[in-house]
Amino acid sequence: MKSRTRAYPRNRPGPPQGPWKHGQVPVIGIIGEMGGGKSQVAAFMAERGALVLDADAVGHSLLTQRPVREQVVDRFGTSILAPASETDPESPPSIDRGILGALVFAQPALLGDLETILHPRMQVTFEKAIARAQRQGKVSAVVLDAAILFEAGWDSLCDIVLYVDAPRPQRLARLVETRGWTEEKLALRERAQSAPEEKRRQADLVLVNDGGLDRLKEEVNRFWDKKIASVHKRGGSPRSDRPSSPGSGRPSNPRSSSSSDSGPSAGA
Ligand SMILES: CC(C)(COP(=O)(O)OP(=O)(O)OC[C@H]1O[C@@H](n2cnc3c(N)ncnc32)[C@H](O)[C@@H]1O)[C@@H](O)C(=O)NCCC(=O)NCCS
Ligand SMILES: Nc1ncnc2c1ncn2[C@@H]1O[C@H](COP(=O)(O)OP(=O)(O)OP(=O)(O)O)[C@@H](O)[C@H]1O
Repeated sequence: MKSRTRAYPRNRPGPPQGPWKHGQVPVIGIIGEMGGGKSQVAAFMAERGALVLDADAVGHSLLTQRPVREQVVDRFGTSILAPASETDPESPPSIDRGILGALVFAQPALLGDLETILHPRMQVTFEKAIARAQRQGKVSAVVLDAAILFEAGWDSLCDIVLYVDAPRPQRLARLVETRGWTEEKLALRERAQSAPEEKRRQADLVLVNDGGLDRLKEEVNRFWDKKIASVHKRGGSPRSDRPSSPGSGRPSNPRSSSSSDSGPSAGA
């Protein structure tokens, strides 16, 4: 008699084939404080063949797209809209992220409302990009650059999470120089994230970025050779023990954590 059940029906994919959670291509989460160098680390990983998913950019892009833009305007009102475009008066006004940011970072409940609209869609974008990367097999890794990886539960998508660490004065100086930020702007956003020591503790590895770019690149390459390239070469299993359920690594109360740089760090 034929069995009525089959572990994996023909039209559904079977379990991932390969040494990593999703298959042949590892997913590396990058966290750290603002201005710490996450995007720079991701850029060095791109030089090693990684596809970079920039969570900030994915969120920004969604804000320009119709269903999300309308939902956000419905929730926060038309005062978050930029003046209509002079070059194309027909195009609908866009969301002014500066205005929206000032609003939501000053009021945690409002930030929560914005996240409720954006985060599920951001996660779908990440999942699709990861699945495509596994299917096509053209990249050496997928890098998820997301400051709030744990707070949002996206750590469940990752095989390894790397914390990029840099002293606060150095981070502030970089942000002032490259983005024209003020101390106040940084502090306001820091309050919306879990404390540095908590994020450091949750990460698998800490990469210290307190020197120049050459040194940072060396650190990234050392990490890569040891943790990523070696697995590809030997076709082995890194046996990630990172849990798979979304939100599993979520800190107890991310929104109420204080933020100051402290605690020990370990090299990658
Ligand atoms: C509030 C918004 C419109 C402000 O845009 P703006 O261009 O001024 O800032 P930007 O997006 O570049 O963010 C700067 C930094 O703030 C921090 N930050 C952004 N969103 C959040 C958040 N929800 N919680 C805590 N910190 C955040 C990140 O470290 C980020 O790098 C924008 O940040 C946003 O839509 N945030 C919600 C989506 C989200 O959670 N993105 C973060 C992905 S890591
Ligand atoms: N070691 C370094 N030496 C010199 N400049 C650096 C170094 N690390 C990072 N930077 C520069 O500092 C700026 C901030 O770094 P980066 O954008 O990578 O930070 P981030 O952690 O991604 O910040 P955010 O979360 O706010 O996006 C960038 O212009 C980057 O090139």
